[in-house]
Amino acid sequence: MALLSVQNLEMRFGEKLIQRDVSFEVQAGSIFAVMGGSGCGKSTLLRHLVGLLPPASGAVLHGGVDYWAATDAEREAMRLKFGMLFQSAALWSSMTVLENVCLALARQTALDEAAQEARAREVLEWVGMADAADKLPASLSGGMKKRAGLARAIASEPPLLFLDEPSAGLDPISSRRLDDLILDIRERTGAAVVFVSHELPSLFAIADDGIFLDADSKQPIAHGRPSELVKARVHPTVDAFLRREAPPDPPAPPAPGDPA
Ligand SMILES: Nc1ncnc2c1ncn2[C@@H]1O[C@H](COP(=O)(O)OP(=O)(O)OP(=O)(O)O)[C@@H](O)[C@H]1O
Repeated sequence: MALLSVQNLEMRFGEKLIQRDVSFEVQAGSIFAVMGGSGCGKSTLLRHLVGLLPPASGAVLHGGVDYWAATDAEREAMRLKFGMLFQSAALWSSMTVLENVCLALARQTALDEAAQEARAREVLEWVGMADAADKLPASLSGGMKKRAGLARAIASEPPLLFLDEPSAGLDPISSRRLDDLILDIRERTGAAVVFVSHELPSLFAIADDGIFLDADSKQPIAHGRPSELVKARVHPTVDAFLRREAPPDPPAPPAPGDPA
């Protein structure tokens, strides 16, 4: 059974349709990319998947259980099985990096305080943030914030991680380090990862599978591994995105006097 199954999701804000017919599955241990141009609905899709916003229709199944049809107790149990890194890292600003990770562990595990701290230090070491454990988020660089957010998301070793633009705003070397870290997390914990990204090097380096949401037709127009999609030239918009080419021109309007 798929770890995550998304079935015929329709996403809208009021009357405004964002995407329809969104369906895909994520298997244990795979790295799945959510791609598409700005404003096509990638972050909104993640919010539907992690329980922050109900979709207009369709189903989101975590381990075979429909999240939006589940009881509060079932949802709580499902939430313990995934971690999330938000675009802004969303660290608690008045707490140190270590306290941020410990608080997540207090919420998600039955570890006592000493064990939480030991585990938090271990995870911070793993993401290269051991020296920043006692710092407040405001004093961290963008890349360090992302790594601290990642440490918080993976501390309880959830089988599924959602990462919203993990490498956005990072320089190419920090971005590459973060990609390596994501691969390392998958290797060590076997976690599946669903990530939103505009970064071509990341998409090609780490994604095994993915979906491309089209802002114009408001539906997915490609599904597969980014490196295969770019070879297969599946759709001009996907090609433009993955090759960083100018998007295709819209069809020219008929010139006055042209036959209809
Ligand atoms: N709370 C909201 N109310 C109304 N419209 C919204 C809301 N949040 C997002 N939108 C709209 O929904 C669409 C999708 O937004 P979303 O942030 O999911 O796109 P995205 O693909 O993640 O964009 P980007 O790549 O720029 O981050 C946009 O047109 C956005 O303006």
